Amino acid sequence: MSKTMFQKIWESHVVNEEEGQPSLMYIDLHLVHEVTSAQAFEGLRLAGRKVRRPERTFATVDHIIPTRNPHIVEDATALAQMRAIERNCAETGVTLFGLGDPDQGVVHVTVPELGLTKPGQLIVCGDSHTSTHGAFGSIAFGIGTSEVEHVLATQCLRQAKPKTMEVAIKGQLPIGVTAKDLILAIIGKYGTDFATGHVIEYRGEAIVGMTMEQRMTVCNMSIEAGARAGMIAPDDTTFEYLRGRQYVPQGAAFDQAAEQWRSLRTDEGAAFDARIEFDASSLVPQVTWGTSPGMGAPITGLVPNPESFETDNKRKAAEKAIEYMGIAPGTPLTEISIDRVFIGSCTNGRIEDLRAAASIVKGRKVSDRVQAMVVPGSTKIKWQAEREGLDLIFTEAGFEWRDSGCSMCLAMNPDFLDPGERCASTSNRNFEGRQGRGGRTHLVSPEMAAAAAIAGHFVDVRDWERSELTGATA
Ligand SMILES: CC(C)[C@H](C(=O)O)[C@@H](O)C(=O)O
Ligand code: SF4
Repeated sequence: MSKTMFQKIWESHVVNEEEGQPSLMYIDLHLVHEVTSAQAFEGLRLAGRKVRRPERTFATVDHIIPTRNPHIVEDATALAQMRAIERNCAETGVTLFGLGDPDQGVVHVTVPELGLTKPGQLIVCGDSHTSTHGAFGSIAFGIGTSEVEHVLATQCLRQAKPKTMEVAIKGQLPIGVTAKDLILAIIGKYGTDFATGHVIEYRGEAIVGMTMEQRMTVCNMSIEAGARAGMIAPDDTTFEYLRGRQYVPQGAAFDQAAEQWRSLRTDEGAAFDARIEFDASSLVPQVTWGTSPGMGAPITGLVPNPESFETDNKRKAAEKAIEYMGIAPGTPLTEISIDRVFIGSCTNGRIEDLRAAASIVKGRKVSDRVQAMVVPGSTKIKWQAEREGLDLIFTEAGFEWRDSGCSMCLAMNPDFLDPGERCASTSNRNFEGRQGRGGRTHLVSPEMAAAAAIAGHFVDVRDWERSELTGATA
């Protein structure tokens, strides 16, 4: 029988199944961060249990840390969370990519870079954007703290089997249009709940043509469509990205693994529970105008009139969002001025994102009205960018160049917006207060954020000239 990639991976991880019950699943890789793990470790300690497979568990600090050097954690709660994860990992033998470690970074950035994320795996983390790892052809989803405790104790998890959905992308992305624009536009068109209860498999030319960084951007935001996870079939692009990384098999063993990974792809004729189609070929760079990732429009468009929505609920939601955002219906998006720019996060804080932003910034200056910062997604990305001279491009233009962390993606650390401040952000959520109480977030691609930093308002980056960056690739 033909099977989807999801089915193949799911079935190979079932430990036990009983009629009408969630399946008991084996977890290959358990990722842990400081915000959602303390109680789980405490639960283990109280029950006198050990971490079942410390060698399959990896921890990071990313959410609460300051991105200015020296990293002085002043907030008492943050400090307690950091000390807790340090102690918990030291006591249980779990590897921690802590502050100052070369492998430190946002969990969904540094872990794939290390080669820990591999095709065919079942990966969990107490974090919703775990869906990012599905870009490698793995099933990867977020879990709650009590589940974190369960996985720590048993390396297994009870899970109801999700449904499958094919998101078929037709055509290629036009020049100047990015993976971020694609996923924002899909969520804009189909809503923030179209994939609820489903695991998405993204397919089609545009997806096959993407780099791993771009695929991770797409899968990262699956959760904003309500999906349990997002996946992309592993192919040569995946294998070339992984080859030689620290935690993958080396030499001939890698080629053998790659052959096996290749067989994970969805078989011809396999059935999905649901399917949507999206045409990428006429896509335009996107900007969100509201307080959900689905409230977006092409940069050539206007802030919508709430009256234009079909249902009462949508009209009310748009009204409320527009009021919070402090913008008037009918305003061209290019006339919205900004105060802050944040380039970073597990959506768009990777080396290619920084290169893309730098190609817009090079030789230009950040607008006087804007405070802009670049926060690499991992320490290694920071170093790589510095080897390529990207840091100088940014700092000469007036950007701040920070250390890696979640930073202004969410206001859990010293980087946040003041009330009323408006930010062009490359992150994934624009909820009320997400970047600080009263802060206003517009989600965009790294290129669009960079151009907005220079102009002081949103602009259509397709009109801008890019410089050729000739960074080393080592
Ligand atoms: C803090 C954490 C639990 C949260 C998540 O689950 O996604 C955060 O990473 C986020 O992006 O909102
Ligand atoms: S960068 Fe943002 S979305 Fe990603 S894990 Fe951190 S807080 Fe969550």
